[in-house]
Amino acid sequence: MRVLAVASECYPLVKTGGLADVVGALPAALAHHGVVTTTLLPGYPAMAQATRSGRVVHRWPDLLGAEARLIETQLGTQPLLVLDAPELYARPGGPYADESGRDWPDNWRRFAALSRAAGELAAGLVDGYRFDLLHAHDWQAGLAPAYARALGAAAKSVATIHNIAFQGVFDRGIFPRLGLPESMWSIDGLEYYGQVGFLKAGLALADRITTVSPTYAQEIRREQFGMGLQGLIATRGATGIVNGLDPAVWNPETDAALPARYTHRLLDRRSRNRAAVEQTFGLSEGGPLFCVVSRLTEQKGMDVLATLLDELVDGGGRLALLGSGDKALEAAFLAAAHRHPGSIGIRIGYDEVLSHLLQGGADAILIPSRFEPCGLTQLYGLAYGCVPVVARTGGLADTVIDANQAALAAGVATGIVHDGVTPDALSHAITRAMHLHARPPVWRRLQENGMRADWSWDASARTYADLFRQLTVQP
Ligand SMILES: Nc1ncnc2c1ncn2[C@@H]1O[C@H](COP(=O)(O)OP(=O)(O)O[C@H]2O[C@H](CO)[C@@H](O)[C@H](O)[C@H]2O)[C@@H](O)[C@H]1O
Repeated sequence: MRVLAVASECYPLVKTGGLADVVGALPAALAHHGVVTTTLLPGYPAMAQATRSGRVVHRWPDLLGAEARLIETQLGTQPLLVLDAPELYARPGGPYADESGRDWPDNWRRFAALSRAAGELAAGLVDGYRFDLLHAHDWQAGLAPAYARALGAAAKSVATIHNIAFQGVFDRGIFPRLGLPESMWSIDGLEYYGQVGFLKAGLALADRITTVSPTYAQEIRREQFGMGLQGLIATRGATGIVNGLDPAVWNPETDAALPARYTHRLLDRRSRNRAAVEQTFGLSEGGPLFCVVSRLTEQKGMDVLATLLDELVDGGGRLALLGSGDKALEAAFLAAAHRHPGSIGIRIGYDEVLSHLLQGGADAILIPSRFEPCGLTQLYGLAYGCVPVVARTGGLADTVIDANQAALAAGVATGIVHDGVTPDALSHAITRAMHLHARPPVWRRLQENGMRADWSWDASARTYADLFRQLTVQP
């Protein structure tokens, strides 16, 4: 089975969040289940090195108005296609925004072009390429199923939602410039409350919708989580397949970012990593060390955490936070660090190596998300013995077993789960974590349980492969 995956990010080439981790890891896992995945990505400057050794396999003189080339190369052992269109992608800044964080005004064209290229590939219009299935990730690839359909592709399509909050909604004036049939300007196509919805289009036109956990698949059927798309999801249904982690990247036994590597049998070694975290974040030795690795946004409940920092320190806790995002939240965390030198350390920014060190050295990771399609940092926490303290939502609810009396008695607990993202609920969860941490055998059991579980992609890759086969099997 040959799958074309289309996405705007892929670890390790370009990453702003969890989407990249999934797009980077899933192909190798799928390969064990008979699926060969070719990944199509935009030719950002970060791709230059990857494409240098590649070869040009196709040219478009006019792809949504831009000159473009398709470059075939490899990412590790997996086939990679890069859409090289300097006018669209060769810019400083990030994949979606300029250096000051402003979204590129032509994002609609940048990702429509990516989707158009994917549609042509899926339709067999690029010599030498045949695919059985098109896998479109998030809104940036949302138009791929639309183009595939418009071009009469035989390949089936799957649209995967990593976060329904980001939908790629643009002015209706762009519709005629997309080169799609007039009939797609409808409620069953791209039209979304009078505008053009890229994610909406993918969800309406793909053969199947998936999202990244079973609980989120249910949640987005409801108004509270569906962000306007709940009706469509409730009608078409979405299959929830929980994310995994890439053991080549996230394994405490082999992780080069850690001063001390360890297993669940050698947990004492974590103290060297904790010392490195303390040094990096300017923390004194002390009580339980909480960490955060996150975008600083309301989705992630960071505004609620920001109100509890004095309390956390007064209760004997410490915090090392790595993240960036909302400027007011960044300022609130920095101010707390200023008030509590030695107990709160903040790194504003994005730092892959430091994110590994925090998982390998902190005692617990706080993830009080208001919604969380799957979440990866709790999986990394589980695998690294960094006990997750999470809100009961989406994939967090599906992957962490709360240390309630029953779970502790049965010896199966892996973390702390709180209901609701309020100061009271989070404060109570932090207090529970501190109490459990004060009982070393109980805490160690939490760590060991998380580390012993299998968080690899294998089971989920099998589920994707089965779903792909169901779709492509000839009646
Ligand atoms: N400042 C920083 N420095 C270094 N690394 C940082 C960082 N901030 C975040 N990260 C990393 O970025 C990734 C974040 O992934 P998540 O899955 O937790 O959330 P995200 O909202 O980005 O993803 C969306 O897509 C994924 C993939 O499906 C879903 O799991 C999730 O629920 C959904 O919101 C992790 O690898 C984390 O370590």
